[in-house]
Amino acid sequence: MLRWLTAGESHGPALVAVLEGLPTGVEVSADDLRRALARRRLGYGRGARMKFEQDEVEFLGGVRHGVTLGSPVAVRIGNTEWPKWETVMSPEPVTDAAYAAASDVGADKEVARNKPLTRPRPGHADLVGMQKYGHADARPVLERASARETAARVALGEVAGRFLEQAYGIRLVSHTVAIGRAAVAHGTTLPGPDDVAALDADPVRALDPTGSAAMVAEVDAARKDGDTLGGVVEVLAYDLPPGLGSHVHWDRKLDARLAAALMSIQAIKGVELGDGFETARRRGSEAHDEMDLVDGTIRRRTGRAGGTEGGMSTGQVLRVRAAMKPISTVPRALATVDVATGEAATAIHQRSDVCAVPAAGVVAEAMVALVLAEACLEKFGGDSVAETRRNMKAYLAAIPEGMRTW
Ligand SMILES: Cc1cc2nc3c(=O)[nH]c(=O)nc-3n(C[C@H](O)[C@H](O)[C@H](O)COP(=O)(O)O)c2cc1C
Ligand SMILES: C=C(O[C@@H]1CC(C(=O)O)=C[C@@H](OP(=O)(O)O)[C@H]1O)C(=O)O
Repeated sequence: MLRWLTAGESHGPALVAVLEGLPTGVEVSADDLRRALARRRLGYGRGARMKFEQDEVEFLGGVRHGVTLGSPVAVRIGNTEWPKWETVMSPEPVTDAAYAAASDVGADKEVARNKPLTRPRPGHADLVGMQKYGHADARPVLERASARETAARVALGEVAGRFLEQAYGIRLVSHTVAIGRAAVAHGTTLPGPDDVAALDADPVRALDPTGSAAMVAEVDAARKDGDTLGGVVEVLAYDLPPGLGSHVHWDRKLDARLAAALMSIQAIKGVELGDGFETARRRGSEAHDEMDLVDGTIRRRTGRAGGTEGGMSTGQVLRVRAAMKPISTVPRALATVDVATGEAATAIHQRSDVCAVPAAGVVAEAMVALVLAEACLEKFGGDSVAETRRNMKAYLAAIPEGMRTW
């Protein structure tokens, strides 16, 4: 069983993450993680913090000389902003005088770090978190709700991705499909795993130059108007074996597990497999992936279902999309209530991203990698990369020839 957990606040000393259940023999280094984390900071529309934040990453356990040991993999990602937050976010008690002195307002801030945040942002976790946990200040809520936490997910997702590739030859890629109303052209060729560098070099992580330029213009227009944007990202996984997940129970279905994992990402409000909602508008004769026997192999004519049938991978390209809502820290501040005074107010606005859709694609890729790694280990087991690979090969070899899709 693969399990994982993250901890840490956005402006705390560090994020930590633990991945347990990974076999021995996965080659992975802190540099691999650094590169993955750098990809998450990319994307046109990100805010000031991404320019100066350095992800200080190190393994604390589970890896020796660049290879996993089979023990829990533990990662620490230091927040380089910590010195500015040492008092306000101190794990140790601080004196009132020290707290009052920590009032430095950075050039990019309109709210002093030590001031209680009492004007909850519509769309963020502020108000409900205060109600639920009994806080008079939104700080303890937003610190953990913040998508800073996704850095920890990306670090673990990179480890999972290395495992998938080395054990089974599975490779992933993610890209941006739309930002606001701008989108890549319908029918644009799907990116493959060899396109990752080209995608990362594009300001919004798209391969279609016209669509990319339109998305950049959309971000510029929103920024000019003091507004924010969401969009749609897509993750593709290549060379999956058939049969990951299961049709037998709701929590074993691969599509359900992917949807939950993607929906758990901050600001993701919709998930679709393959053609998803578009499929609902089609007739059955145009909705499914018809099969032919070609040279002894069953081939599906299309990939409309996105690579799952009955909650199991079909062995085709897995294709899943996630819809991100616009950032809720809107510069043209939204109406709210100051819960300290009971008066009408405008919502907290500190520095913020205008659009984080390209980064969300990298996070979505990490989440898909973690779900697939878990599903592969559930199906094939094994305590080393060599053993689990052997198990997968034996499973594939046992599928009768007339039933093979490869
Ligand atoms: C990569 C990424 C960056 C984000 N950056 C911001 C941001 O700068 N400001 C903000 O208000 N929300 C940002 N969000 C979204 C919030 O974290 C999210 O809306 C909030 O935690 C409430 O959760 P919910 O939208 O899922 O309900 C970001 C989300 C992601 C995935
Ligand atoms: C720090 C990250 O994203 C943050 C996510 C976020 C939010 O509310 O989700 C708010 C912003 O944080 P801050 O208020 O400190 O500028 C983003 O920068 C990150 O992605 O590493």
